[in-house]
Amino acid sequence: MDPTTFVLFGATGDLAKRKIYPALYNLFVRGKLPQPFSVIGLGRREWSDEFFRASVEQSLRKFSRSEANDAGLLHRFLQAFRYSVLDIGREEDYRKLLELVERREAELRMPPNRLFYLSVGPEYFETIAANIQSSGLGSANGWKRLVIEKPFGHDLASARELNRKLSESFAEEEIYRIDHYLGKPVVQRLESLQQANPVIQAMWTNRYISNVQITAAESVGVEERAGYYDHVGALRDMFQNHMLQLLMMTAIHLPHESSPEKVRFKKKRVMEALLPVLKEDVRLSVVRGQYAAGSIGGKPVVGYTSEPGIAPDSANDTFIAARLLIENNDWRGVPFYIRTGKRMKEKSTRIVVEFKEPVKQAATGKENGIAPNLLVIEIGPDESIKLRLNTKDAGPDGGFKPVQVELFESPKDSPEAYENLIGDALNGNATFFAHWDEVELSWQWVQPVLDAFAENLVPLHKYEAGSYGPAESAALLAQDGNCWWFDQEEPQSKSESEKGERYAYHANY
Ligand SMILES: NC(=O)C1=CN([C@@H]2O[C@H](COP(=O)(O)OP(=O)(O)OC[C@H]3O[C@@H](n4cnc5c(N)ncnc54)[C@H](OP(=O)(O)O)[C@@H]3O)[C@@H](O)[C@H]2O)C=CC1
Ligand SMILES: O=C1O[C@H](COP(=O)(O)O)[C@@H](O)[C@H](O)[C@H]1O
Repeated sequence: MDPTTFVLFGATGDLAKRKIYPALYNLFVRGKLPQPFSVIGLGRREWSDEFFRASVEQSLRKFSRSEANDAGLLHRFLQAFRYSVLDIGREEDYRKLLELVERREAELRMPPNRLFYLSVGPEYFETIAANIQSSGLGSANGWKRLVIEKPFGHDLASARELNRKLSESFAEEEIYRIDHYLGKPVVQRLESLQQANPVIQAMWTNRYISNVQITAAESVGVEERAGYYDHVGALRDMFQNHMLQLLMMTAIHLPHESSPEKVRFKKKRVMEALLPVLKEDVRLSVVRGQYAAGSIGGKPVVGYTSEPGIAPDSANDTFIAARLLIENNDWRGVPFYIRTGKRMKEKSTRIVVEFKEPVKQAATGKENGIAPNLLVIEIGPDESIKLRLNTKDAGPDGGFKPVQVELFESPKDSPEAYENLIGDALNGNATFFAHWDEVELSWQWVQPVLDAFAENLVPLHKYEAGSYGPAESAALLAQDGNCWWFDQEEPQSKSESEKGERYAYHANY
């Protein structure tokens, strides 16, 4: 790994404390930081180097998974940290920054490889990128990389404009767009799941797969982010980025030998094949919801419009469910159902691949207990990949029962998403960052949905906090004869007898 200067805009902010410093420390503890390594933190606050280091140390004690009480280790880690006051709009501050960066590079005898991490609001991205270029920070004789946080644009037009501006200062291969779902350990394993298992690879088509369900349910509400969330909603906050990335990662087919370029090319192909939805038809395949009062874990919680900072008449979406279709030879006819929402029954991010049921038809006689084979990919908070198969009890009257094959269970110290992603960015590996093509194609799919919401063409369904979302979400799948797996409520599709079977299967789970 090349010696690197890590220039952090927003070093005094929440994300830096909660995610970035713990990730850097974990990388350091695992011996995965480059040597030498220099960190320059930036913010408007008039902090000294010592105050900055104390603040980083405090955040490690609070948020790091690695023990931060080895004084020697901590001291060596913090040695790398310097702070400089910088107002994003003030050009002279960038010149001062350049002097500091160069001084540290000389002290540490390191080449000018610079990673600029923008942990600030998106309204600052363009200005920072332009100032990096004009100040000379970005034109030294080493590499430069720009890591940016979401959101990338507010809609298709603003995303395109932002990309145009950034590309005046950074080439596409220098831009690392963070989508922290791509850093989650299980998501990073999807690639090798196919590559290492020809059986799964062979079955990864519409010939064997009935439908795919991608859920990111959260039990938290809007928390302290009313100002941000009420302008964004579940569609922009989760669906346009994380959920569509999960769809791409699930739908790609990878050759045995894959490279970052191949992965991204295949993801782009998936997005290009996604059947566009017309604004007038959005309501047929998209369900929009907003939580009402209810209870979570036995405690009463208020509805969205009673949350502090939310307008009492807000029509913002806190829940989305959608059916998407991929028009290519591999996936034609296989619905991909996606749902995400706040204040749902439990925190759970998972992908369920439901296989078709030829097995069921082939099994003669008793069908009692038979359920479709499933591949269940738990992304968080549990991390595992399990394949559910059916087996038959011995003896003439034996019924079928599900068994599960564990393909992956996360080790206790599996790295956190930010650790994976920052490590990759330092290594120059862009596989798990969102390429502009993917971002643009995602916004392209989402734009008619945004338009339909804005024109109120899609009803806003209230759902009780602590539920699995509005009933219309289950009805969306029921139209195709499907139901969401692992919801504890009774599935609302298929015949009564099949419901019974599925219920039994859930109970056995
Ligand atoms: N917090 C989170 O969990 C997540 C955040 N994000 C994204 O990360 C980014 C940062 O979020 P977060 O840390 O929560 O935000 P905060 O509001 O906590 O921090 C903002 C940071 O930006 C700095 N800043 C703001 N204005 C200026 C300015 N004019 N000049 C210099 N520095 C400035 C602040 O420094 P100072 O006050 O010292 O000037 C502060 O360090 C946002 O884009 C957010 O959307 C993404 C995912 C999750
Ligand atoms: O990006 C975001 O993600 C979180 C959920 O992330 P997870 O890793 O806990 O699943 C979400 O709460 C937040 O609203 C959104 O901005």
